[in-house]
Amino acid sequence: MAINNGLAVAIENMGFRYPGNEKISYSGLNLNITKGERFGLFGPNGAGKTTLMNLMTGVILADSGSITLLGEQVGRNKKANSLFGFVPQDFSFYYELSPVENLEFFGAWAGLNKLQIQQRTDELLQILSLEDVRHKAVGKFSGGMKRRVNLAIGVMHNPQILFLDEPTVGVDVHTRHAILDYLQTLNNAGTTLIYTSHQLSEAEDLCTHIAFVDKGKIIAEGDIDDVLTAHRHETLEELFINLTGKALRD
Ligand SMILES: Nc1ncnc2c1ncn2[C@@H]1O[C@H](COP(=O)(O)OP(=O)(O)OP(=O)(O)O)[C@@H](O)[C@H]1O
Repeated sequence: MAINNGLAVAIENMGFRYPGNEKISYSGLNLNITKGERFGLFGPNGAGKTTLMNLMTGVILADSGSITLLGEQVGRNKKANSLFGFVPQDFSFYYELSPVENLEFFGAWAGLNKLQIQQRTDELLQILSLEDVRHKAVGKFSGGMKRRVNLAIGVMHNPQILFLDEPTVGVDVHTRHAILDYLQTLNNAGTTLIYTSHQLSEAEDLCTHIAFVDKGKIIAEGDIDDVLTAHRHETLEELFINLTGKALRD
């Protein structure tokens, strides 16, 4: 039974290691994300952000400890899977299909009926300015249009929690604004956002709460203004350099 403690995500004493890879290992990790937050996860290349997101969404399973979404244990749990949407860094759609066909496929996979799929498709294509290309193969789209299709798939079933792994990478200013405006609208309607990005000035505008990860550890965490004040920095970029140094990581 789900525990209603106001938390969208609760990670308790979590341990994880890729077999044969010593570079990244999480051990005894604790992290709480409260419902309604716009939460940003930051760190250098290879710090373990995508790994942590994959653990939070049950794409990979922790070796020990517990991860719950709105009180539901992640992993092989249909209830937990219905609570969240995931917009991965790598495009998750079928290139040869149109936006309509992709949304039909992923909507059905998420358990929506035909009418719900049709209504939600029309709504999302309009919000994300994809109506004119609704029947064209996605593989021929610009980078910005592909990112918007990727986002539409992640929110098709109106999830309560939305995970986004670098949702604005490689897009122009117009698409960046369209995506961020839509994320803000979703959050205003109650969706908890959990996002990674290397665009720290963008994150300053979007996020209410942040965590920095490095080498499998959370090295700073909390309300964005409180974290900046505590570390005596004005920007996330200054804080990032201060916490993680200047050496290249990859
Ligand atoms: N499936 C896997 N098997 C083994 N090692 C992996 C696997 N996926 C990632 N890693 C390793 O885990 C470490 C963390 O990778 P991860 O992708 O989580 O970092 P990241 O913080 O998201 O990086 P980036 O900012 O570059 O996207 C890296 O050393 C990576 O090579």
